[in-house]
Amino acid sequence: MYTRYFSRLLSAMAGPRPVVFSGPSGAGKSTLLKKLMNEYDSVFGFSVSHTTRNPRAGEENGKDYHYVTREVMQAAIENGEFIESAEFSGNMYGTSKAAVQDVQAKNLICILDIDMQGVMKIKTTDLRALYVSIQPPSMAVLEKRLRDRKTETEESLQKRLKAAKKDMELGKEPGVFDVLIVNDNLEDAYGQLKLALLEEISKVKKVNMSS
Ligand SMILES: Nc1nc2c(ncn2[C@@H]2O[C@H](COP(=O)(O)OP(=O)(O)O)[C@@H](O)[C@H]2O)c(=O)[nH]1
Ligand SMILES: Nc1ncnc2c1ncn2[C@@H]1O[C@H](COP(=O)(O)OP(=O)(O)O)[C@@H](O)[C@H]1O
Repeated sequence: MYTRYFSRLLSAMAGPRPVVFSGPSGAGKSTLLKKLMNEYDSVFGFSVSHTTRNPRAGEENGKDYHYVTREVMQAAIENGEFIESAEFSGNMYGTSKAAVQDVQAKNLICILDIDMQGVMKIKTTDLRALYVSIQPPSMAVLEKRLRDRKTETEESLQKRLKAAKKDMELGKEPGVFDVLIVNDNLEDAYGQLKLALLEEISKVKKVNMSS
């Protein structure tokens, strides 16, 4: 009984578990995350990554990403400011320590949207994250969604599709992800996502209401 009490106490003290989202580019991670953050804005906080890619129409510096040059990012990594960083489709991406700390300081569930290299790195840290894989119904659907999104050149589209094939295989390996969601119908996928996070959401709501 005491063991259970102390383990609960310890986990409450450590704050809510971060949630790591991964899956092929175009699977619908941003779409699902935006829905989640809109509905539960006092529960979740987004870990704003750094990237060297150019902002897309509608993206905001400091909200979607911190847009930086390769030189600036490299220097910050060498200075020990990042938890993880990776090269994806010709650009650098990375999670700074500050990005996660900013969210955790507000006692919110920290959401990370990162590629498979990032997932493997975060698994070696003490972040105790919950890992959610968002997958498309098929490669054909993924390609259509990426083309319809109209954000990529033919070259970056091909790079994303190549990475997606690898991602989809790795994502299916047992033990990597706690939750796997196939984003076919958006509302169904969102329902599954909320169900998977229900316990963590209610924990945060309870703690934040009593403080
Ligand atoms: N390792 C790592 N991957 C990231 C990070 N931020 C974003 N990514 C991943 O980089 C990939 C490309 O992201 P982005 O350029 O926004 O394109 P999109 O996924 O097609 O919308 C996605 O798989 C993201 O999950 C990060 O901080 N670290
Ligand atoms: N369930 C869905 N059905 C149809 N289109 C979708 C669905 N989910 C996302 N999309 C669309 O597919 C494209 C890729 O989604 P996005 O959220 O940008 O993916 P990711 O963040 O994983 O790269 C977007 O244009 C988005 O509006």
